[in-house]
Amino acid sequence: MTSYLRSWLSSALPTAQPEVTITTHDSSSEDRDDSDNDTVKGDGDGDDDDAPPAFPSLNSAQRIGGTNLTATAPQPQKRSTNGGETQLPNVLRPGTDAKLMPPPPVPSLATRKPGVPSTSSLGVPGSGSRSSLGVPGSSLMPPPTTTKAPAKKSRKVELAPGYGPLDWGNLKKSGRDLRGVDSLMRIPMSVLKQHNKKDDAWSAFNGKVYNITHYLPYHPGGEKELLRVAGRDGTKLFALTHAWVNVDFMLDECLVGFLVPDS
Ligand code: HEM
Repeated sequence: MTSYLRSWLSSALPTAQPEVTITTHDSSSEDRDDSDNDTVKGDGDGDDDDAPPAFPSLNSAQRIGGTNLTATAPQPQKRSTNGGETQLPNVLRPGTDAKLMPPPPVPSLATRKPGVPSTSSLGVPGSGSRSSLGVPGSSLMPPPTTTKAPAKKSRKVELAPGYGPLDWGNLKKSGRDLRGVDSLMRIPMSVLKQHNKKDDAWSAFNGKVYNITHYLPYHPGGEKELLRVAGRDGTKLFALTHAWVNVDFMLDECLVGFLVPDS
């Protein structure tokens, strides 16, 4: 056997490889020394040929952290000499890790109801008290505002292609004359009333008079709604529908003057 392996190895390794040492064993010796890791085994009938590399590696931080370097090295093939007890890393040995945190208790999922947390197993503050936040059910439930349908249906209209909010912004920036007047004017109500047509619509909001003609097809509420205030003071109607809309910003390029009392 030994001579066969020696001839096989010498043919498999044609060039001289001085670092490889071929060791031979006395076939009668049952006492094999497996700790000789620095040489390639030549006896072929050993079990260590397929042994995995040491993990964690010998000089790694994991091993250095352990108390006994040799004891924590996993050597799965090696039998222990102390009474046949398998040598385990410290963390796996029973009784040695009293300082480790015990595993968390398994919550009894069977008794859980959807949306109702089990007392405090989730660690959510206030989850044990159902009315702690004044929300019926629990603090984990979505607020009722998101579970109910909106009270009012949107009255927004579908705008024609090319008439979206960005298009209006682009038109304002284009430099095109959207006012139709040369300079800002003092406008009495009698004058405002004359601009009440679709192709010539003025409207007053908070004392400022705007030419809304060009904005009509861009209005998300529709042309018809906006035309209701043509030739009128639209302040009240505007506030009733969408007080959050910034009319001064939206129509800044359409300002024609300021509403003044009739003389
Ligand atoms: C010229 C001034 C006005 C501007 C700049 C303007 C602008 C807007 C904007 C930006 C929206 C969309 C609001 C949103 O997305 O939340 C909107 C919606 C709407 N506007 Fe106006 N608006 C004006 C005047 C008016 C007036 C005077 C009326 C009523 C007569 C009106 C009726 C509506 C309606 C009904 C909607 C749909 C609201 C909804 O249900 O979502 N708007 N408007």
